[in-house]
Amino acid sequence: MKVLVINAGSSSLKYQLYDMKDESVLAKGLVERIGMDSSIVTHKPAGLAEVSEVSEILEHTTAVRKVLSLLTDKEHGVIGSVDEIEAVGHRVVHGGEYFGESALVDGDVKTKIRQLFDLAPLHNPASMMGIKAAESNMPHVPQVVVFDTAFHQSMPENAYLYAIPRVLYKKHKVRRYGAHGTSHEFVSKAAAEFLDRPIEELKIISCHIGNGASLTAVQEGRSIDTSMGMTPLEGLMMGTRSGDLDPAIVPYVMNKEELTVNEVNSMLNKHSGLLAISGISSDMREITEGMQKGDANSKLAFEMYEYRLRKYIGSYAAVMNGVDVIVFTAGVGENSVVLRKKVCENLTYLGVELDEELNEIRSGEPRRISTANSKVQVLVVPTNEELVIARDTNRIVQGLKS
Ligand SMILES: Nc1ncnc2c1ncn2[C@@H]1O[C@H](COP(=O)(O)OP(=O)(O)O)[C@@H](O)[C@H]1O
Ligand SMILES: CC(=O)OP(=O)(O)O
Ligand SMILES: [Mg+2]
Repeated sequence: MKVLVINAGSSSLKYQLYDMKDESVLAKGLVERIGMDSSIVTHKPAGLAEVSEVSEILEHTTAVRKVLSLLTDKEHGVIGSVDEIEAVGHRVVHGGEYFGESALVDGDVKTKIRQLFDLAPLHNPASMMGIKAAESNMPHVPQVVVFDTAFHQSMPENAYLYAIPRVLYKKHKVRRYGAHGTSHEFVSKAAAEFLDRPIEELKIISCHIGNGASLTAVQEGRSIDTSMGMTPLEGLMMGTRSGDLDPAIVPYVMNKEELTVNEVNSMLNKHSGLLAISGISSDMREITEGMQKGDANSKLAFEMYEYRLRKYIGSYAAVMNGVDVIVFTAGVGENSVVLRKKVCENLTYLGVELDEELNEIRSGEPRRISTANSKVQVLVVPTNEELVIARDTNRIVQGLKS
């Protein structure tokens, strides 16, 4: 079965076409700057050269149409016709308490995803655009949604409740949901496999550090706490998100600066984090470069980012009464040698011993970066959220046939 995986952002759409016979990726790509003057489409068919073009793509339906035309293109295509795509899988960040697992898309599922727009304002509306775009271009193809929050539904009440009036949970479902669960689950399983240990015996701290960033304490293979909260704003300092702050700052700043709810939300989600502190960029590559060139603001941004990450690692070691494995994943976690080094240098009290040479090796495979004597195994495990989405989609759609 061929499965198209779509990860839609507000102005971008990432895609991968899988052949589930052997889980190979036939093609993958990205449509960026949807709705802006000139959109950029990048398409990489397996075994062929990448193609990139600038075109006018005003909304997600057109983006999906463009993807389908590239997938079936005479020169750059990998399938003869769109009919070969038997299912579409979508990443959806917020499933609230509705979804503890992936689901086949129907009217009810769409209504629930819409109800959760407020809880993931940067992500859920974009996913819905992706779903609608796929539906209008492939009306007879079954669609599956895979939720970032699903893996975290195992958290106990003492971890997911906030210490505020209980009525807010009862009336409005105010609680911790977390995110990046697909990734945390994938890398923690891969870590156990790499170590050849049953996951049930391991205490794992999974660090997904990309554009958005979150940590999860994984015990006996289940998420027992995670740093993102009701929305993906809580927890670590991120590219453009503040992460944790004193909640009293919000009304205080709103009052002093005469900001509306939308404005303060936008400030904390889009204009904070690395970007706000460095004044340069939300991208860790540019921050590291700035720091190495002696830019004081980039240095401070890096230090705050690392410091907060380390505080969370310490707190999750406390939550599990120990830690056997620390896993780094996603854009920053997989690539930033210097961030991993700084974090590990300050975790010697836990028994972490970094092997600096192993830390410098670049590879797309799971690997150990701690020494053979390190009490805690530190691993880099490339995440693959798309593969998990393709597997779930395949399983659910195959189930429809039987
Ligand atoms: N070599 C690198 N060194 C440091 N950071 C990197 C490197 N490569 C990528 N990144 C970071 O990874 C981030 C993107 O991570 P990714 O997991 O792809 O995010 P998302 O899926 O949220 O778009 C970028 O913002 C960039 O800061
Ligand atoms: C939930 C979240 O932060 O996702 P991303 O890292 O893709 O922005
Ligand atoms: Mg991501």
